[in-house]
Amino acid sequence: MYLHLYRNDQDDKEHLAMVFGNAIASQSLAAYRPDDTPSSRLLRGAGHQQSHFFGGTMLLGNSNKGSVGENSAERENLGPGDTIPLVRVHSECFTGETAWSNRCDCGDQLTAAARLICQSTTPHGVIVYLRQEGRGIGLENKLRAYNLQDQGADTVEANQRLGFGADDRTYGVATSILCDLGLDGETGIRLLTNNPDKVAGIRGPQDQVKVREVLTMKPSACKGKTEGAESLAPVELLAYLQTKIQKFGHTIEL
Ligand SMILES: Nc1nc2c(ncn2[C@@H]2O[C@H](COP(=O)(O)OP(=O)(O)OP(=O)(O)O)[C@@H](O)[C@H]2O)c(=O)[nH]1
Repeated sequence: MYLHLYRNDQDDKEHLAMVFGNAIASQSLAAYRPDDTPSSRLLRGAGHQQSHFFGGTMLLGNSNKGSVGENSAERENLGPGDTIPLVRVHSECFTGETAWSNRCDCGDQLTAAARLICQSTTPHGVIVYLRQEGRGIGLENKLRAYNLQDQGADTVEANQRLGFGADDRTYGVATSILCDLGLDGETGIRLLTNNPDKVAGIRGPQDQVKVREVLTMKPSACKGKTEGAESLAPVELLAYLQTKIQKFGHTIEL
């Protein structure tokens, strides 16, 4: 895996691209510069052996062909013929990824994305990790929002009570990173997400990034529920997902 660090002129954050496989490379960061030293190159990225622990159990849900609107059957594995790069654009979530919170599926999604990309015989994909903690409101405000959720607000109402939008994220930086990684060609990408706003945002205003297929992700906690039976998923997680379905139009069936 190669890890690229992107600085940008739109926010003061350092966003990351975790590149799997040798076929994808940053055009700007990997390019030779006459004044390059080993340490200056180091600041622009580094390679490492990826962990063998990709034990996430996220399922792929419905597969919606982005450009033609078809649905295909649910499937757990991507076939060997899937040569279009698999992409996850993921927003930072300290609580879900590092502190194992039950209130969201972010940690599960991050691990599952890596596992899914590595499932192919030749891994070919990227996780763009955007520093957009709390849907853009930052960790401190997200913790305030948690406390409002404990008083009965859903995740959208909590943001709004704090004076923020329901979702303050934009995806221009992600689009630029994908273009820099050479993923703006006709081949396009397959995007792992349940979020229709994210799909539209990543395509960009001129449809720079061609999203050929949208693969939804179902949390492992929601796996194996039989029709009519109660879900075994934590109540907080179900409430979080239901709010995303109802208020953001997320395309996931619980
Ligand atoms: N404000 C707020 N943000 C949250 C809460 N729970 C998780 N988040 C943030 O929500 C964002 C989730 O990001 P993603 O998983 O990339 O995206 P998504 O919009 O859920 O869409 P998917 O691609 O389907 O996962 C992260 O920035 C989390 O930090 C919450 O209770 N309140």
